[in-house]
Amino acid sequence: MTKEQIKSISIIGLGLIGTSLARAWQAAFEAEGRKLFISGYDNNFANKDKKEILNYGLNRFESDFQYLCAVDLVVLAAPVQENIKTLRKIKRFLKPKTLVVDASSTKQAIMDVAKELDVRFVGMHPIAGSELRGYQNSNPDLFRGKPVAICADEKLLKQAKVKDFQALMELIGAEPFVVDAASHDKIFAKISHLPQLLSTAIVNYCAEDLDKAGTGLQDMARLSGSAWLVWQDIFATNQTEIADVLAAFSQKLQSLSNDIRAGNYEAIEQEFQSGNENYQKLQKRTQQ
Ligand SMILES: O=C(O)C(=O)C[C@]1(C(=O)O)C=C[C@@H](O)C=C1
Repeated sequence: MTKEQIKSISIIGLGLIGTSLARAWQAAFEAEGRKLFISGYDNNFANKDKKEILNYGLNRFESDFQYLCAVDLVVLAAPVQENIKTLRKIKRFLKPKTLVVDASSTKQAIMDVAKELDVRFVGMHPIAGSELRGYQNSNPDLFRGKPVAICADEKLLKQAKVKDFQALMELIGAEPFVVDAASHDKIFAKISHLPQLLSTAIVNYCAEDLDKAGTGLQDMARLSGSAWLVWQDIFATNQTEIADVLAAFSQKLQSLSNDIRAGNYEAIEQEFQSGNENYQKLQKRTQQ
């Protein structure tokens, strides 16, 4: 294990994800009696937030990027297009040995920019979140038992510092898996971006009768509380994959509609049986 490679971290974007990472790492290091220095930056912070954030795992709030030359790891934890802009801005402050990672939900667009800028970069996507936002809702256990996608070429994955970063994610209970950026964006269009859009669409489709709704709709609707600020960037950086998945899914809806209209209950029963089995698998995965 090469844990000593990373002793100072800077997190740019101090919302739910960035702050949850800071709190989780601080708690894990403290439990092991090790020291970790975490600084952070957020261009949306008022003076009161800059003070308050020091109670949320941060050792120091920074007001510019000068300090980045002194840290081992930089984490970009804002919405993806913001992260891309930040990457371009911070490039001149980074030392060649500095490792930069992001925590965005799409990987190809930011990985392309990192390559163009020749930054030592690992794309990360923790499959963890909440419909709630802001550092006030951060949770040091957010990543426990959750998968985390890691995108980097094989050469980089062998480097001690990159291994150390993966160990840092494991330290806070996350379960890293390696995937290439294109496959990542295709898979997550289906298993993350589609559910978000369906949740939003269903709550709007049912808007007139929400006063009569029970927990069934409530369960489907949780993601409709998600922040547009985050999701507009996801849609803008994964347009084709998401549009393709929506088109394929609408065919599935059309076929269900046809089966119901025709009274083709065998087909629907088959769908239910698969649904029951797949739900059990998902439960096992998410309740580990
Ligand atoms: O459960 C939530 O509120 C989420 O944010 C979920 C979810 C997901 O699809 O699993 C959504 C997007 C993020 O990139 C990671 C997690």
